Amino acid sequence: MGCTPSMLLDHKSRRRGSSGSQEAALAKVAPTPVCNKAVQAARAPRASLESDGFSIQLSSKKDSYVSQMGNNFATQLHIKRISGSSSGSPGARAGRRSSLALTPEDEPLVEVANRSPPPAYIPAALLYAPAEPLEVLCVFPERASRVCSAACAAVTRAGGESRAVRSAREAVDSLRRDSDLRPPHVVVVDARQPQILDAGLLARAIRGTKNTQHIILIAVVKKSAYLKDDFAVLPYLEAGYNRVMVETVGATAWCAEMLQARTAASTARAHIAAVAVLAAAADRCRDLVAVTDDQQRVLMANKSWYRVLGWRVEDCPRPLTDAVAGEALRLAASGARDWEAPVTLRRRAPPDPILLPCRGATVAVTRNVSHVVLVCEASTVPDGERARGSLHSIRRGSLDVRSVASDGLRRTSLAKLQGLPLEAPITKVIALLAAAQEGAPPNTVAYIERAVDMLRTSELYSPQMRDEPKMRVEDPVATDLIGALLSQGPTNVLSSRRSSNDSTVVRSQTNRTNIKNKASGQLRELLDTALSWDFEIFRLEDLTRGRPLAHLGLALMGGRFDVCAALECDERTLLHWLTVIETNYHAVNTYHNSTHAADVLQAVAYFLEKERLKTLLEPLEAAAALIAAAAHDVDHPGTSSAFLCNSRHSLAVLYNDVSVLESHHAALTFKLTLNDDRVNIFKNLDRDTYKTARHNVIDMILATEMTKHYEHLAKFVNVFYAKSSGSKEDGMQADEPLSLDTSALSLPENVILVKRMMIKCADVSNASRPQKFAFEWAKRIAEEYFLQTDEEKAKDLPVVMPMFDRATCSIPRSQIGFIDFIIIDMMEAWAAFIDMPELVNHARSNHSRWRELDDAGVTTIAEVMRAQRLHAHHAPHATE
Ligand SMILES: Nc1ncnc2c1ncn2[C@@H]1O[C@@H]2COP(=O)(O)O[C@H]2[C@H]1O
Repeated sequence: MGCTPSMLLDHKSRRRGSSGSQEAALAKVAPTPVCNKAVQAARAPRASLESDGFSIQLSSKKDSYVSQMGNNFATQLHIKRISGSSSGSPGARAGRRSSLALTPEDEPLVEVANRSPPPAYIPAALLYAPAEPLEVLCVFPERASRVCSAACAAVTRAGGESRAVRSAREAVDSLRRDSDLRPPHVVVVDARQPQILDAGLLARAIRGTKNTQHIILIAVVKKSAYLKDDFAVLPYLEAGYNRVMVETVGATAWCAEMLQARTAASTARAHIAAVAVLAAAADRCRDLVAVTDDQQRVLMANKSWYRVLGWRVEDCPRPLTDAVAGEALRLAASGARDWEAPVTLRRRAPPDPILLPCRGATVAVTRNVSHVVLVCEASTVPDGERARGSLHSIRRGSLDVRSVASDGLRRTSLAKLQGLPLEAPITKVIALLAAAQEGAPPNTVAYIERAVDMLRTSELYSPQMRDEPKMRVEDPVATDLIGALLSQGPTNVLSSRRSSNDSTVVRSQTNRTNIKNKASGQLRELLDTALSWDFEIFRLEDLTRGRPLAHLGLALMGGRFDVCAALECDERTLLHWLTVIETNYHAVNTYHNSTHAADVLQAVAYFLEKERLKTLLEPLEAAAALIAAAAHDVDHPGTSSAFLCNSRHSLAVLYNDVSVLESHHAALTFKLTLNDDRVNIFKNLDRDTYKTARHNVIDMILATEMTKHYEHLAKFVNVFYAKSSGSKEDGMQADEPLSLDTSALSLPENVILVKRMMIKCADVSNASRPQKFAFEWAKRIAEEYFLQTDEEKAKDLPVVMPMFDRATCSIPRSQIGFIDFIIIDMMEAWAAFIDMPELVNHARSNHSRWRELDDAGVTTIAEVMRAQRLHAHHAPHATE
């Protein structure tokens, strides 16, 4: 957003510096009428502009000026004065001569007319702040501070709530955490012991934190320090405190202080909200709007301003006297209240300026002018400039240089980047959209603008709840589950159940037996059905005594898919590899064990048999997919990434809380493989082939990360599906039928999307399996979630999914949510792609059964199992 109201609020106190006294600090929360003026000025009667590129005529009700410009712009300029001057402003006397007059004949044209000046206040109706109970944060290093207790007691008496923290860090953390949800109205800081708590530093940190402008900061100081020095309060005010209070435990004093603070905070909040609203209005205005201070430094400019001039908010030089020049500024400086005059605006690049008619107004809340509003009508910007302006700003906008801290540095790196022959696809997309805007009808322009705004964010694939009621996750169990699956962040510990270090290659070697030869008749019979969708995975688990992966892996990878040929390795190495990988799955996990790995392997193998994939993927790619499936959860601790982060597990530390588990699964897969030649299935591959195989395996394992679920799904759907009907009026609906379009498969980068989608669907295919399998998996994952919750409670860690408490959780509801929000869309897209309708059919039929159970009041695992047994008894085929 172009407007930043904080610039307006902070500017004065910054400018006044250390001599600003209490006024300086209070200016931060003082009402600011500037944006009000911006909106007013934007609404002023329209001036007309006729331009042939060299001449501009602007007329208002009674007066007009004509500007004749050569290539160096102003060769001749006629200006008629049209506005009154501020009586209090010494430089704004009527009849003042314009310094822009270029010929003697021009001079008399500058005069003052009497137009009612714009109001220098925020309309009272805008000063609205909803009533809220007082929230106070106390920062007192001493645990049993009596002053702190007195302050907290006063808050309670005033009907509010208080929290106490003991350090500056805790205070800032708490404000950052709560800044959007429950920012306090008042923060009381113990400033009596500077050696323990630097109150000045804390105030600056608080003021630098988002959404804290309205907070009333109170410093509690020692009486002795206060009495010694008449100006003792100044450093506190300059640091950002609003009030300084002498230490007291008196209930009356604190009560009075809290009531005053509450009033001040809600007034400040109302003013800030009003300013923000007006800034938002200016920002959405098509005309170019800028606000300067009385020194002509631009404090704020709206999006249109930046778009035409090519400056982005963060690149825009402040002060901007460089980018703005002309009579308009001189009139502004003179203190004229309301005027029209040309302004020269310098674009960022190319640096040639454009001259536009400008309406201006000054705001003087007290005697002195504090702000100047400049408005140039969008319609007066020549077409070419508008197009150029928008393209420039957009191009620049797509460069990711925001992280560079200093202005100078940022500009240097921008210049460097612009010199490089680089352009991201998103830059091209945004440029194309900008071009499409030109001459488009207004509502199309508005849609494109919305789309471009969305494209500019770096969170393109972060899911956001749609507004439609059907998309709202209203069930708390489903909310818990989906929230935990999709959000990355502090999580998961390698529980005491097992650590990643106790599973080693050595164990796998001691277990080296020729499984193939040992396979019983039953097992062989079962493995013969390994390529059917109702493969009896749990029977395999039983028959192999918890070693399904090695058996199934050998049957599928060694048999049907001949991975050994693709990797040029022998079957023995493959068996060793499968054994080592399987050993490194935790048998104690109820869900994330080697049976899950075998199940995902089986699903991938099943998908690979589909015609579309058979023709699409090379043998090496198929081999990589099977390897990734077998190893994708290796050494899974049975707890989520969030749990590892929350418990500060070494893996979370190693991977910086980002994709912790998936990074570990991928890294460990290669570590185990490369550690031992007898296990190394890649050992005979040449460097490039190994690189390709490794890249494929890693990419597919990382794709199983659920926080990226919507990203992978959206990319797949965007590439392989086209909207088959015209889009709805607002172009934002998602319910139009999609038709498969596989022409994009010719591009290798799109084949990657297919492979990711394949392993993702396999990973959660349990919900699309026949009912008896789906229900067993649901039971297992729920049990694992419950164990995590138990452990979190036992270790006093944040509970990632509080609804997954074995005493209260509804299994049917969790499954309904999982199918609704994760499974159905994905399986529909994948099922159509590989022509496998049963994926969707099973998911839907499982959904109906879960719904029946929910309707019947079934919640716990035991109840589900009981109900299913009865169901199977009465309708033996229904559960298959
Ligand atoms: N039937 C299910 N019900 C709820 N969550 C599931 C189900 N199947 C898979 N999941 C979750 O989806 C996640 C996919 O990635 P993971 O295997 O790491 O962990 C899996 C579980 O957390």
